[in-house]
Amino acid sequence: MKMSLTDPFLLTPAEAAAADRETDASGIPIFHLMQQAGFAVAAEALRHFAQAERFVVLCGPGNNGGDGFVAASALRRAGANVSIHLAGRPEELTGAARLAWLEAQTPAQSFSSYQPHPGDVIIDAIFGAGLSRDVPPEVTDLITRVREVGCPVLAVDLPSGIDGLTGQVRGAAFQAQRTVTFVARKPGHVLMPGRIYCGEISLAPIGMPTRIARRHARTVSVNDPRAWKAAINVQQGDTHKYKRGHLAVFSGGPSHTGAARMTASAGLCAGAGLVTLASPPDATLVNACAMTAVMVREIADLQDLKMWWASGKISAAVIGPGFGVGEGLRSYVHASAARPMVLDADAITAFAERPDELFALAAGSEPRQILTPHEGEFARLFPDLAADKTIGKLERAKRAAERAHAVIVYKGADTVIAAPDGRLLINENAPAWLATAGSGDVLAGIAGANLAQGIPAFEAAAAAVWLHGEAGNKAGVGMTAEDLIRHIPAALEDLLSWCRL
Ligand SMILES: NC(=O)C1=CN([C@@H]2O[C@H](COP(=O)(O)OP(=O)(O)OC[C@H]3O[C@@H](n4cnc5c(N)ncnc54)[C@H](OP(=O)(O)O)[C@@H]3O)[C@@H](O)[C@H]2O)[C@H](O)CC1
Ligand SMILES: [K+]
Repeated sequence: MKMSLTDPFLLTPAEAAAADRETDASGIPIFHLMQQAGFAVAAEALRHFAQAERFVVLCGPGNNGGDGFVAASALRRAGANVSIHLAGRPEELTGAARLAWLEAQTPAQSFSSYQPHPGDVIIDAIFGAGLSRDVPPEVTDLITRVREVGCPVLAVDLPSGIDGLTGQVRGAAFQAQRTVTFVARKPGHVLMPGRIYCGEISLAPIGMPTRIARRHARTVSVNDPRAWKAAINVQQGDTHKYKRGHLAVFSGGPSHTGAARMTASAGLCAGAGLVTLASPPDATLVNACAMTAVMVREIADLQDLKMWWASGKISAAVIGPGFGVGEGLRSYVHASAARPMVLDADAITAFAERPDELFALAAGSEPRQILTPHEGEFARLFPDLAADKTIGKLERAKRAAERAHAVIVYKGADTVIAAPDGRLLINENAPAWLATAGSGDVLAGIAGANLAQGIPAFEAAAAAVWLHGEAGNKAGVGMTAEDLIRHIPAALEDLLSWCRL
């Protein structure tokens, strides 16, 4: 089991800047933090780039550049061949960066004069958390020249050009082999495509008191069990199956039953006490032949459905996988609106023309619904948010959750889980091979099982996303959705280990 014991909290660039200021005010000067940051970069460079014939330190106009000056001095003292190239003129430097420059006592050359050579290792200290717009043309040129020669890049805090809040490329960005960041990662290290541009990330503490850093980390965390394990009921051996809830999964017609069956099987493996596949009459036989532990029940129409809910025997439902888009689906969602429910796939598309109708159903109560859109489905339900290029995935997910009064699982390699009250998590344990046919159906089933067990919607969704990723890692490359389902119990074992910590 891969268990990261580093803090899961992330600092947005604005939060990091506020934490710096508070640390400075508490008597630990920013220049001191900068020195620690620069030393950490130099150590990383010497450790991982022993082959370097020359370290070329590219320094920007702010504190990221300041870290670069400190690193350059430390590398020189270690006997390395170092050259420094600077954006603008040294006299324009201010604050801690100016002090670092004065201490480096070294000539600096311009960006335009740098010609990359094989054997150079680039230390990218141009822009970090303070990047506020697209990189200027001279930096774009530099990035292109370095890429053409193929010099390895060690990024300071973030690869220049990657937005620390959104993970988006602002015009152009260095593709780093490694990135050293400080105190805590930023969302841009975890969100795509920033995560890819960072390469291998290491974290240097640099002497900021953890209590200060934590106090400022208010926006978002990484999705690991520490964020929600308190809401998970660790199963006791004597738990009766009825106490673990009864999950209903709605099947599509006779030629579209596979997806819902996958969802139902995943729900059972993920810990729902009972799972029933609610089947239209013409698909009942197909479903009954294919299922054993999952029960099958005929639900012919809306009346049947209402009576089933009224019986009080169902704890939660999943609707959408393979159901078929149309009025039938919408009427089932209306009839189930007061219940804990996962709306996946077709259930999202069915409301594409009338999203407000869906959002109104959930208004004014504790969030009970989990919506699981991938990129395309998100754009169908929230076209304005998807089209707004001024905001990133975190902000999109947050606004969508507020609007829908529901928990949003905005899927992707960097799935974001958002609650209407503003809570946000970014998932990072999903392997690339998890993006396979049926994978989303499995996720919906796990989330449904969590809801059926009485876990609140946000925690149910976040735990499902994490378990899904964990099961994918265990199933390994080349897995199918069926393999994924088989590995859910082992993922639950991991979760129990976290809960015992
Ligand atoms: N606690 C910590 O983590 C510490 C981190 N440190 C390092 O400090 C940087 C953040 O420093 P900051 O000065 O806030 O920001 P940057 O150096 O990244 O960049 C700001 C300067 O760059 C200019 N800028 C921004 N975007 C562009 C652009 N697209 N084109 C041109 N110029 C740009 C900006 O100019 P403005 O006009 O916008 O003001 C600034 O001049 C962090 O990443 C760490 O590396 C500290 O060393 C200590 C603690
Ligand atoms: K950088």
